[in-house]
Amino acid sequence: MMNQDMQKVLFSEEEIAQANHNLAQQLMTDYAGKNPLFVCILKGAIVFLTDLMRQLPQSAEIDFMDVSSYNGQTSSSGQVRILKDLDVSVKGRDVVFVEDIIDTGITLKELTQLFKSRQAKSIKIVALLDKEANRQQNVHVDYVGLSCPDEFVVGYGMDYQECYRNLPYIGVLKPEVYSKAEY
Ligand SMILES: O=P(O)(O)OC[C@H]1O[C@H](OP(=O)(O)OP(=O)(O)O)[C@H](O)[C@@H]1O
Ligand code: HPA
Ligand SMILES: [Mg+2]
Repeated sequence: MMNQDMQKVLFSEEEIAQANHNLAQQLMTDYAGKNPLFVCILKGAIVFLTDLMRQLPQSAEIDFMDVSSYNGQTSSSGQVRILKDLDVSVKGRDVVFVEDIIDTGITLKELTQLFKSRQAKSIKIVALLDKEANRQQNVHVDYVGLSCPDEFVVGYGMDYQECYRNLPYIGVLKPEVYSKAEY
């Protein structure tokens, strides 16, 4: 059943599962015989990471960074705050950033630069959604699950004011949900 605040579903559970399967196949081929570190960018990417990692047949190392710039809103503040850093060193590691969405590119631009300075051996990005039309920073997404239209989306890990992350599909909220939140 669709959440009552949702205007439309953009990607169903089935479409997301198919995209995850395709991404896992590509990663499996490209990282065969390697020991990549999958870096999940909290909170949005948590649902994607847990689905994706269970499709990878070889053992996979994961770690987490908590990074925030939207502060629950629909547009980026432009300020990327690192709320939690990794537990392990990335020096000499093949790093794969796991993201729910690349939108303006501000988050991943900053993290890529940071990890270069930390001397990662290679840095790639896997993102379930790529909202290319809204890019402000030039970020190349190596593995894209689905192409996202230029709309603010929620569900499958993505939030508006910390809500809707639990929805198993991805969609667009009704306009009155935003007007209600204005004060
Ligand atoms: O390409 P960008 O414009 O930088 O946007 C992408 C980032 O924004 C969201 O995180 P957010 O700051 O909302 O934190 P959250 O994951 O905890 O919701 C999303 O999960 C990505 O990390
Ligand atoms: O469209 C979006 N939805 C939710 N979170 C986001 N963070 C960047 N873009 C988005
Ligand atoms: Mg958010």
